[in-house]
Amino acid sequence: MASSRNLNRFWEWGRKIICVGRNYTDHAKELKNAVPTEPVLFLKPPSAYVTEGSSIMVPFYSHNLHHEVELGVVIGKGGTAIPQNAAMDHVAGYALCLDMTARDVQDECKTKGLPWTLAKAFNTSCPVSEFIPKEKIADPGNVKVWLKVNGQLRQEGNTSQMIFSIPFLISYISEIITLEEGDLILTGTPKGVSSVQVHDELQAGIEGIVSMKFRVDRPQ
Ligand SMILES: O=C([O-])CC(=O)C(=O)O
Ligand SMILES: [Mg+2]
Repeated sequence: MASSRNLNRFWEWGRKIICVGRNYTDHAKELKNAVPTEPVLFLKPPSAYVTEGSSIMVPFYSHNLHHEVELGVVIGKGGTAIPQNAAMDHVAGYALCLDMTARDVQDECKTKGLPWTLAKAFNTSCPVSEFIPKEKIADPGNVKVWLKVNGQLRQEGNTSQMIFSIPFLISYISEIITLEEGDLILTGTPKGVSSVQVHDELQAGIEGIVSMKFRVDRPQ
C-alpha cells in the first residue's frame, strides 16, 4: 500500500532509532570488548537526529566525543518476528549515519553497570545523510564506508566485515521490538573511532553513493 508520507525525510517521522553495537570484530577489539555472540542493542530517540547544515553539539558533560560511521537501514514496511528470508522486503532504503558517542561517559556507565543513554542518546547524537533509495545500493552487505576529520582519514571499513548481516539483524530485532515504517537501524561501526573537537569538520561517505559534512560545536 502506498504511504501518505514520504520516507525521503524519514527523520521527521519521529520513529525509533535502533543501534547495533560491536558488529565489527576490529572495532570490538580496539575498545577491548569481547566479540559478541548475539547483537548488542541500544536506542536513540528521534530528537537525536541532525541533518546537514546543522552542527553536532558536544554534550556539556562530556570531554571525549567520538565519531562512529555506520550504514543505516531505513524500514519501509513494519513487522514483528520478520523471517530472515523476507527481511529485505521490509527495507525502503539506507542512510549514512554517525553514532556520536560520549566515550568518557560510556566508559563510566560500563564501569558502574549503568545504561548508555547519556553516552549515546543526547541531542544531535545521530547525524544522517540524505535518504538513499534501496535500488541505489545493490548489495548493502558489501559497501565501503569512510570518515575523515578535518580532511584526515580516520575510519574506513566494508559492511562485508559485519558480524551479523542486515537480514539477520532485521529478523533478530523485530522479534523483540516491532519494526515500523520510518524506523532506522544503525548497523555498527568499523575500527578507527576517535575524538572530535569543537570546530572540527567531519566528512563521511559511502563510496560511490553519498557523502556528507558536519561541523562540531558546543552549546553556549
Ligand atoms: O559504542 C560502541 O563501541 C558500540 C557501538 O555503538 C558500535 O560498535 O557501533
Ligand atoms: Mg555505534
